[in-house]
Amino acid sequence: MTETASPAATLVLLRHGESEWNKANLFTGWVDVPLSEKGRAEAARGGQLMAEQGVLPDVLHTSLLKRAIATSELALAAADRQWIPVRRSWRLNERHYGALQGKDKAATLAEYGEEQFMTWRRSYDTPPPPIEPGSEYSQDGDPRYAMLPPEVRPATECLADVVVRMLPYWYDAIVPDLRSGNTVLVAAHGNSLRALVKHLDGMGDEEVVGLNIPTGVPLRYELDADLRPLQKGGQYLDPAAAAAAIEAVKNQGKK
Ligand SMILES: O=C(O)[C@@H](CO)OP(=O)(O)O
Repeated sequence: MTETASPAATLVLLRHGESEWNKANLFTGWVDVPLSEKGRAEAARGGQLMAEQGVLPDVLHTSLLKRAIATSELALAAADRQWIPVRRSWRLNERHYGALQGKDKAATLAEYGEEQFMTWRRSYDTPPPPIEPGSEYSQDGDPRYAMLPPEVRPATECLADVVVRMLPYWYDAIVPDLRSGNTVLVAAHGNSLRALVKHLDGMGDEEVVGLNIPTGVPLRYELDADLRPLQKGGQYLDPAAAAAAIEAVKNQGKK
């Protein structure tokens, strides 16, 4: 397929802007932390980019976490698209970071060393240790997950687990919107979007280890009739900002 083929659908992926815990360099996962001031500005800038480049979403899908929800609201406000329909799902949540949730990334790197630290952060199939039920940063009793049977409620996840729990939502909720010819905005998280990009781009388990998604820069995928990307990797609406933010994500922990 060449770049000149005409797209059948447009998908826009948006990782939330910087959160308070991104700023503080803490592992976050399912902990529901707000955006930082910088993150709010990134989200609005993302919406401006969409408006300037005529990438106007018809429908929105978000996770259940307020950093993604607030990002989508700020971006859509900047693009004057607050009125579009929205659906939310836990299946778009960030990867559950298990016992690392709430821990300082630099301190974790210093305590466990680079290899273990990067295995927990980026290996495809090694999850961090599970979170202790009832511990400070577990989501026990959180009403937004009350409908989930215990066997699907994660206590930790590796990226392979995220692919498995994210894909049913892709096929059942997002694909029908794309098939209807909509421009679809997905506002989610670093690792849930890594799972989606892996699927879209047909990346191998090794290849995805090196993939990092920047905060707040919309990533547009033009898809063909089979919902395959016309261009592998899609196109960031601000490539220079994306490149700088990707470096920042890569180097987290190494102060
Ligand atoms: O802490 C997290 O939940 C994620 C995203 O911020 O971090 P990482 O990039 O280390 O997987």
